[in-house]
Amino acid sequence: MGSVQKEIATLNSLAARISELAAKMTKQLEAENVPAVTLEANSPIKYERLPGDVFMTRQLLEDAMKDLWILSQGPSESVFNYVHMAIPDASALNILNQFDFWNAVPVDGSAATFEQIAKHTKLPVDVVTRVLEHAVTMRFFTKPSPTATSVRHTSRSAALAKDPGLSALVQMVLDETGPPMFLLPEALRRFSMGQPHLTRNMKETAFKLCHSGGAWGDYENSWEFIENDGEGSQKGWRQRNFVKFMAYIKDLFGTEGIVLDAIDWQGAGDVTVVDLGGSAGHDDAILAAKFPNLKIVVQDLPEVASVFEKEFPSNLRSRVSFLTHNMFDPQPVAADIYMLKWILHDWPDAESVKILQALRPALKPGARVVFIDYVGKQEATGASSGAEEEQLPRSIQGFGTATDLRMMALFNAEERPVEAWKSVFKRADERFDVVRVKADPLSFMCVLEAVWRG
Ligand SMILES: C[S@@+](CC[C@H](N)C(=O)[O-])C[C@H]1O[C@@H](n2cnc3c(N)ncnc32)[C@H](O)[C@@H]1O
Repeated sequence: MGSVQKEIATLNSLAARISELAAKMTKQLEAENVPAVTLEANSPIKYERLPGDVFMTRQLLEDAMKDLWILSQGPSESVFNYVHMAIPDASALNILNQFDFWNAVPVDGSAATFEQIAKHTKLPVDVVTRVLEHAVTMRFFTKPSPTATSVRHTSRSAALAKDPGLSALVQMVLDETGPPMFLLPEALRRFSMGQPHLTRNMKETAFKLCHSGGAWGDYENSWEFIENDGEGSQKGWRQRNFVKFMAYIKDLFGTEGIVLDAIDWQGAGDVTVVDLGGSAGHDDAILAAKFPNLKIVVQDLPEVASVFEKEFPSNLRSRVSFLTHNMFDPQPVAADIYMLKWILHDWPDAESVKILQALRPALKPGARVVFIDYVGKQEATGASSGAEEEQLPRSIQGFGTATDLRMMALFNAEERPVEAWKSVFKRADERFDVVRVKADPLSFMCVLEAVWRG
């Protein structure tokens, strides 16, 4: 946990703290044999395995660096510089990513000319030049000299060339959630200003405002958008990208352990599991490989089916199948266990309740719902509350609050504390007995198990 800083921070005190934290992190990485990264193209693309204590040092370092940044510029200019750069930075990255500048440049560290990159990206040379001129200021690519008309990879741009999952994340976060987030102030002005609470109506989301005709199409919610955007064989390209994004997130957040330990899968015996909204089954491949007693049905929207068919490991197909199913429709599979991972946090309470209620036609007494999701700020009582959470580095808190605002823009939903999740189950049906809840304030994840009393 970070120590509460009482003295008034100065340029020098922050620089000293950064120096101290950088030395500590270097030592910790060495002790854990984690290879160092550099800014060069041949650097490892990430720190492999960052143990909890090293992660915490890194986040404290980030907090201190951000404070130093503010003090180095002064309060006013730090604001000006932020707003001046934030959107062009995001836009440049979105262009680099969507037009695949990453693979236009060799990852071996050699250069590609602007002409060559224009050919690869199908963009005019003048556009390529201007985007790259900005990109190099962000350490995406580097120019051999200020007047050069070629670039080489840096470690940052090379990471995107080497890791399609990272590129899928950039696509999702910038291109699918960026435009609605920009319309959040307008949505709040129209639908929530003067009200006691944020509207929970999904027709009044920033997403809906953004997608009510025009360039961004007319869609009810972001799932409908990512399923249907695109013409002909391009239709569903955003959903196929989303599948990659989810698989990447699983690795990034190391959620494999959370799924494997969510319940005693082995002790459950020979059971059928439905993974509701299970994407293309990345969690199920891991579960099925580890637990031969499980038969799993992955359910998701139509555009996910082809990804499952193409990519799901063939050796597990006898026990894992895919069923196209809209989770608002009555559940067709009478399973022993239903897993909902990262599903309900995408919906306001009313829709979350409907999703749980749609399970009822298939539920037999004793059937279990294993719910794995984010938890927002904890209630200010109990062990993992208040004082302890206050001390988390701001950069960790910001991760959660950023997701929360994204949920606001897309769904008029929010990151909810454990108690709110419990009450969603109760509201769905009294016969859901919540028998176990485990929340981890560091990972923002919670596992809740409910048993259907029948
Ligand atoms: C945040 S992802 C979670 C994926 C997976 N459970 C995981 O944890 O990685 C939400 C999933 O819900 C699916 N989804 C959204 N609306 C749905 C609906 N109406 N019916 C079925 N699946 C839906 C999406 O396609 C997406 O795969």
